[in-house]
Amino acid sequence: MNKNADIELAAVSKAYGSTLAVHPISLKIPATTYCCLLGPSGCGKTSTLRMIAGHEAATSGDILLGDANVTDLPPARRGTAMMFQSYALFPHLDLVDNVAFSLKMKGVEKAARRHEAMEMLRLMQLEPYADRRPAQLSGGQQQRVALARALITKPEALLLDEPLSALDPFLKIRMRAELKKLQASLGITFIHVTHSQEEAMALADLIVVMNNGRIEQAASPRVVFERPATAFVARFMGDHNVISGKVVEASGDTTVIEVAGGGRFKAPGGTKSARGEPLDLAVRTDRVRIAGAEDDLLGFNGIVSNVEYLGSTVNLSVTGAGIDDFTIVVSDDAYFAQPVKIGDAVSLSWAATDVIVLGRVAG
Ligand SMILES: Nc1ncnc2c1ncn2[C@@H]1O[C@H](COP(=O)(O)OP(=O)(O)OP(=O)(O)O)[C@@H](O)[C@H]1O
Repeated sequence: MNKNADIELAAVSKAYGSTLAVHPISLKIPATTYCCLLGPSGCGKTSTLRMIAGHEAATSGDILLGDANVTDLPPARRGTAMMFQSYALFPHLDLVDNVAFSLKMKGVEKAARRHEAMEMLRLMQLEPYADRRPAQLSGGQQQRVALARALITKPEALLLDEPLSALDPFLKIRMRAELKKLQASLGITFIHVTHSQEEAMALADLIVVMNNGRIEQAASPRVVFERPATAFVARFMGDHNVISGKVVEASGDTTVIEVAGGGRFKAPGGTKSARGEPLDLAVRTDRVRIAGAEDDLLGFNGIVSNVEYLGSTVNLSVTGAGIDDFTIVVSDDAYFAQPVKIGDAVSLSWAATDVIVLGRVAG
């Protein structure tokens, strides 16, 4: 594989019997990117990762690493290495032999492979434990052994399947920072499967949000959060209210949708949606204010259905015409300056520029 090669999926799909786990997806991951494949259980992210690794054959499409078409190459000849969720360490081998294992398979002689394994253990700050077995290590240390074992082949891309899921919450955050540092210092592509939006936001240069075997959006964390492409992305990333309705007015500069309960919501014009078509809008929970109806603001009137005090912020749930559970996050200062309680009538408003018009994924 070429040094610092881009990875490209061209209409890659995966079927298990009659189940289409991954619809034809196309994606370009530029060299040296930290990419997170993000989505709920069963959305096809592990299948996608395993196809890139070569542990699963693609049903159709091509996988390119740089100029090379690797679709039919075995895992060891792709220039990628995979770190498994369970770490898959050999319990009866010490750390040096665990890390040196792939070099042994390649026929590298013992002294040379042990030397390289020690180098990798040093990189992972595991040198003092070199003659221990995996069971004599903490979860975080086992993970670093698994990383060392994957990196000893000097891959151009490291593929990680839920690498942090076995760790407790505190260690998860520490190892997350270590992964990011490691990727930056190695200067290679990482593709990391996770179902945690927080993990993806913290780590990724490129987040690929998957749902039902399709890519809903592939963009930087900031774009995915600030401009979610679809209702699924807005809901999955959290901190957004999604309002679904039918277009009742579609003039040049304004679009109005009506939700099932009769409430009407305004969106900027130019949405390309015609009257009668379904349309989803999103508004961030922290962009909504409790206010009187000001002219340039949009919003609705509702009843407070829940108040959650969370310390620095307060979450309010509001129910309105056809809107069951609209969430507002206000700072504690703002809340206590103008407190509300369950059952109060409130008028909610937000700026027109804070309305995000959501698209739909074909299929
Ligand atoms: N070997 C298999 N045989 C049959 N179906 C499979 C197989 N592996 C995965 N699937 C199905 O393909 C779909 C996608 O699975 P995949 O493991 O890629 O999803 P995922 O997003 O990684 O989920 P998770 O987070 O639970 O691991 C699921 O519906 C799953 O049941």
